[in-house]
Amino acid sequence: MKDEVTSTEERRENLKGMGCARKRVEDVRFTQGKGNYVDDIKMDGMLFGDFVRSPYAHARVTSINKEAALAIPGVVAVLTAEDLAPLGLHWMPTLAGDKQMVLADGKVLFQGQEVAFVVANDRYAASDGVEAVEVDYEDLPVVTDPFKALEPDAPVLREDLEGQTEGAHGPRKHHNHIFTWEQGDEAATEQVMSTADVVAEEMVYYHRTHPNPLETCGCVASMDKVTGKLTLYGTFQAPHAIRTIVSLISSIPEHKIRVVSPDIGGGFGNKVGAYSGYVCSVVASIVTGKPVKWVEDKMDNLMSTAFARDYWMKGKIAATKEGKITGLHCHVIGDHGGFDACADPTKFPAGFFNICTGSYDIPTAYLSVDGVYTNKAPGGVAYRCSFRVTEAAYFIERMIEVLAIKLDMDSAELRRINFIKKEQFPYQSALGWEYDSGDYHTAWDKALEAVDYKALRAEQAQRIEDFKAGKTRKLMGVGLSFFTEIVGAGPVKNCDILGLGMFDSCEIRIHPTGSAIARLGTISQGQGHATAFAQIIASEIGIPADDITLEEGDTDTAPYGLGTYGSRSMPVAGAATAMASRKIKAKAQMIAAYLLEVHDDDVEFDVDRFAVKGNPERFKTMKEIAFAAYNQAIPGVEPGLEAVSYYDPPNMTYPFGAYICVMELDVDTGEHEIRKFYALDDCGTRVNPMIIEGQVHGGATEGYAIAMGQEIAYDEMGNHKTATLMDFFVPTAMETPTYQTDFTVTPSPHHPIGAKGVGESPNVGSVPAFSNAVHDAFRAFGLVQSHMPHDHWRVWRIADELGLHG
Ligand code: PCD
Ligand SMILES: [Cu+]
Repeated sequence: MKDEVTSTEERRENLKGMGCARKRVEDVRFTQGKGNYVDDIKMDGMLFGDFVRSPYAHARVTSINKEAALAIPGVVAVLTAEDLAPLGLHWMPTLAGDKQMVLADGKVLFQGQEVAFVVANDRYAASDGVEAVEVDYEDLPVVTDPFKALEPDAPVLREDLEGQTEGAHGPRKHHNHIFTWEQGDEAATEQVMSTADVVAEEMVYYHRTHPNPLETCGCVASMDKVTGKLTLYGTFQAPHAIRTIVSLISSIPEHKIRVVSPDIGGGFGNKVGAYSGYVCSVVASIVTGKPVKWVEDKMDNLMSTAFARDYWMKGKIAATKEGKITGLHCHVIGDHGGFDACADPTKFPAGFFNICTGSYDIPTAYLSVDGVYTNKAPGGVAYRCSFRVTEAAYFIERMIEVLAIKLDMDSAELRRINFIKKEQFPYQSALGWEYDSGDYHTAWDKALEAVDYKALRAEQAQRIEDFKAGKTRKLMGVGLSFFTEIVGAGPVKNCDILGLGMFDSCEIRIHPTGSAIARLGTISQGQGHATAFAQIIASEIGIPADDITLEEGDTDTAPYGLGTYGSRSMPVAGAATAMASRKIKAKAQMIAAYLLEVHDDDVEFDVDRFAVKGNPERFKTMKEIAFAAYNQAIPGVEPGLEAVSYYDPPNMTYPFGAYICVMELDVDTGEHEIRKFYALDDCGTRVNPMIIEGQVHGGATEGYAIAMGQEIAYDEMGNHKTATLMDFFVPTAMETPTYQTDFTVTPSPHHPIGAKGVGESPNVGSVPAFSNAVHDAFRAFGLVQSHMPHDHWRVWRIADELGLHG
């Protein structure tokens, strides 16, 4: 039985397990046009639905006339709130405990709001029908500024809530107020502020933006009248949750609903929530008896689906003269638009914003967040934000810079003296989290060394002199960012969505010939789950990753899980995958021992086999064991080889990283050039380094877009000014910086393989790095704070205001 062919190392390599830069198995299909997206789904007799949308940001809908639309050839039906009301479906619950109009019920609250749903034989007829629906509006005063929305005489936006003083998250202070969320010790923080050597105060605004995935949102609803079964294909980041929600609001029994997320062309949080299009397609399919497809165009997507950010963060940070931070105070006004449809865990109306003490050992802190209604689109948590962590990281990383200015200190040093120390983990933060692990000083030193920080500062000093001497019109900024993320929601004890605990799952079946299929409760939108999760199984049970099929997204087959967002797949489903693998391994051990005629304890695992302890020549490969599981009656062991794990993580994971951006700014044109972008990530155990690198490139490019130009902007009348790709900045290969990636590895102590999430980190970490670079370039000329996005015009204006244009 001696294995002459391969060494242990070769056997290990053959598995393509954890740590292997395995090529993404998905890409064979994607690069050959064989992806299967929602819009690729075609069914017999399928109809197409499209929305009549409001041109007004705030108006009363006085009448809707469908006649002309119904007369258009091909138009089959026109649904309005009146049609949905008898079914109780004209409003739907949001993930934030609010409710939202499915179709305009008497009024509209934002431009682009869904008013009527036209169903036709094809997309073109539907579009003609949309044009022909006559809607009469009576415009109402518009509020797009959340501060004005809170003034006593501000127009009442949500008339449905009038007089309601209790919201989903406690008392409401004003008719446009949604919730107040407080964390930390207010009195102690005030005390620190009033006695501190130094207090820096600043308003930090993280503007409204949008994840703008390549593929827009869409679905195909198909109600089979004979079986009573509803099949719903859609771009869902949480297919199981969608099934439960559909069941609860439609009262179709859950086993009669099958939700399928096929391939998804980027989610970025945009596809977590529930949209009117889903409800209307389901109703239209029930009414017409035919499958109904709804797929947004780009404008629909940019105008009406989950926006991101729009947080006004007022900060106060206190420190000693030497720069030791003693307290942090933060008050946020969160602009939620017309409905609070923020996709946060139920108990966290401001997401995990209370990670805003960042990577620093800040003993005392207080945070309060007020959610506000305005005449803008709902949403609020998408875009690689991991539940408002991006806003939190931006806030603290700006406040550190502001404090450094006040102390006249180098901000790299200010960070270093305030970092939580390695020996302080697990670290209890003042605002409530227990950070699992970290080694910030090591990462910071590595990063500063990699970019030769000292040399950069020397070069910058010279540049400032040259600028003052009239030798150059370009300034140089060094943007520093050190972030701590919180991902992997989350422990069922404090994280749920609409009552559904945020565990996740994996089911593995080993086939008799030793290959396998694994199904997860998560769903890839481009992250490469099929590649990476197979690698975990490969290492855990010794079957080559290439012999493992991975499936997600079909609720008829996949185990229940809460889906993919908030970088939770690796921390939660990844853990479930390891745990299910270990169950299989335990059974395999019993089978091996039986086959080798020794006691269970006398065999040990060796890469891809169980061998007799002290006698490695006597072994059974996993392949042999798999066959035996189906082929022999083994006393005390059930036939078959499969397992399922539902994993409830004991804590979140806390990835971190150090990002540094070196930027050149042209004072006269406002143009920028990214000279260098260095990104060090620590996501614990790295499963697939190539995927991680790709994630960092993607997320940092989004961060670049957000910091340097991308925004969702409205005028005072609530007109959406950036609803096309002509106005909404998306970087191309021309603008995208070149990234230098790096890493350290600090495993998560509570995760079975020590992995933390990474997908969201690069957005969280890069935005402050880009923004700080802009601020840093102007620091010597007196700039303290300026709002993103730092497009050419805004940069030019900073220079102008600082008097740099002569
Ligand atoms: N340590 C580690 C970690 C991780 N990993 C890998 O990496 C990735 C990621 O992961 P994660 O972090 O766990 O995450 P997920 O859960 O999976 O995912 C999610 C994310 O993801 C990101 N990325 C991406 N990519 C792509 N391509 N697409 C997309 O869409 C996207 N999105 C975005 C977002 S936004 Mo939210 O939703 O806002 O909340 S959240 C998010 C995968 O594949 C995994 O496996 C590895 O390897 N290792
Ligand atoms: Cu997020």
